[in-house]
Amino acid sequence: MDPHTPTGDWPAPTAPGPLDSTVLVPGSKSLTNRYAVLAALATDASRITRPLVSRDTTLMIDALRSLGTQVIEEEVDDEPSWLIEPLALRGPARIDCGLAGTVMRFLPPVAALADGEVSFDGDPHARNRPMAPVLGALRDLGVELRTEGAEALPFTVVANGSVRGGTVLIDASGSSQFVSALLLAGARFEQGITVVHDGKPLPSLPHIAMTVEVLRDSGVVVDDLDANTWRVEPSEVCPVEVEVEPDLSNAAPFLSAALVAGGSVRVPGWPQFTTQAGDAIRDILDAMGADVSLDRDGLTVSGDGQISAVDLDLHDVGELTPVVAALAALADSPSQLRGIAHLRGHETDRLAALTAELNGLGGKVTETDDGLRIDPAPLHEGVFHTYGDHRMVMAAAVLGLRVPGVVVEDVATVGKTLPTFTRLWGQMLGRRD
Ligand SMILES: O=C(O)C1=C[C@@H](OP(=O)(O)O)[C@@H](O)[C@H](O)C1
Ligand SMILES: C=C(OP(=O)(O)O)C(=O)O
Repeated sequence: MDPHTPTGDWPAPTAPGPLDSTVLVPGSKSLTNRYAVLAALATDASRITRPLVSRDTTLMIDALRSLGTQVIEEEVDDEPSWLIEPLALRGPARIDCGLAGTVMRFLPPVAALADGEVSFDGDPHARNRPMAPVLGALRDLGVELRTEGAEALPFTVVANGSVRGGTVLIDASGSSQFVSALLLAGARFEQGITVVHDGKPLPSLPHIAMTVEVLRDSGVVVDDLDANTWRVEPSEVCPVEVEVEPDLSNAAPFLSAALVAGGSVRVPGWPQFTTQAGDAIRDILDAMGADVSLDRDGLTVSGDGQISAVDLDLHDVGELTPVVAALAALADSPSQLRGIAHLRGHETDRLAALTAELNGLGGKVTETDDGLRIDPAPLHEGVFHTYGDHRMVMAAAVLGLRVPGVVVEDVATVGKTLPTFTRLWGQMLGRRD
């Protein structure tokens, strides 16, 4: 945990006036945890520069260590840098997934390659997050698993050092991570893996594109030409030397601040090309009235305090929902956010949580089958509960810029992906504390 992160309740600061700030956003969670997994499966040591250091990524490297991987955490030029040395994967091991979807979904197929028993558990709410498609697929591939009844955490992978591989049919409409998980480890299965999705449309497709991209960067052959089918050929996984892009979803609350407070916020290092789903924040903020410009120096968002309502399908970018919902609550007319039923299985039921907390501040939010309808209403002070969800903290901070007296309960929960959030937020607002 960042030594500057407050614990307990945090009074969200109001904006002092128009902003003129530059925010250095730490590395992407999704990229960091994919690189870490592939580094553990590779033939030699990998170097990951500017990884995200947060609860989710620490849980990931701790889990890989418990499976036998060596991870050396260093600082190079004041930036974090990891040297990951793959060693034989072995049990017995106990893996704490916390509330991290990437740990609970990506690691069971990796554990299946270990020799010995590997047990998985996490935070109390993690037991409610969907897991069945990954566990069912592993069973179909001949992996022995022990559950406590439900196809969910806690469970144990009884691994014997190899996985046959082959074709699996899954319903991944609940989370793209089910597909990513099987693809990430698939090259190390004897027959590789073919994953076929059958069900309602898959959410978060950019995250699967990211998985395919990092696999190809590691020399793995992936065929993704047919919709809903992915083929990973069996092969070695090559080590990589990579620098992690800033986390574009974590950049969203800072960029949104320019729209709420007026003025400009810049995020240096914004990639020109990326598979990060959070890149969609550029178009979203543009649609909400911001001026958005991307150049070699990074992304700049400028606003004048006016926020336009939107009707958006966020199926691909569910991660952005809490912050976009906060903006919509401050907009000039009703907004509709669609395509995000799967957010009910995220860190918390995000549709219920956003409805309850925005309405608790006087908002007029209605939960729909697949999203939220947000009518503007005058907001007032109050406690914003966060349900262990980092993005609820970020949403509350955005509201607090305009609404005096928003108190964010359990602010440290933001450490899931951004332990430095309150410090960066204060710096953005020109505060010295
Ligand atoms: O693979 C990943 O890194 C992620 C995939 C998405 O999950 P879902 O498909 O469950 O929405 C996203 O919301 C999550 O934050 C990270
Ligand atoms: C859904 C998210 O996380 P996870 O990787 O735990 O699914 C998120 O970060 O918004």
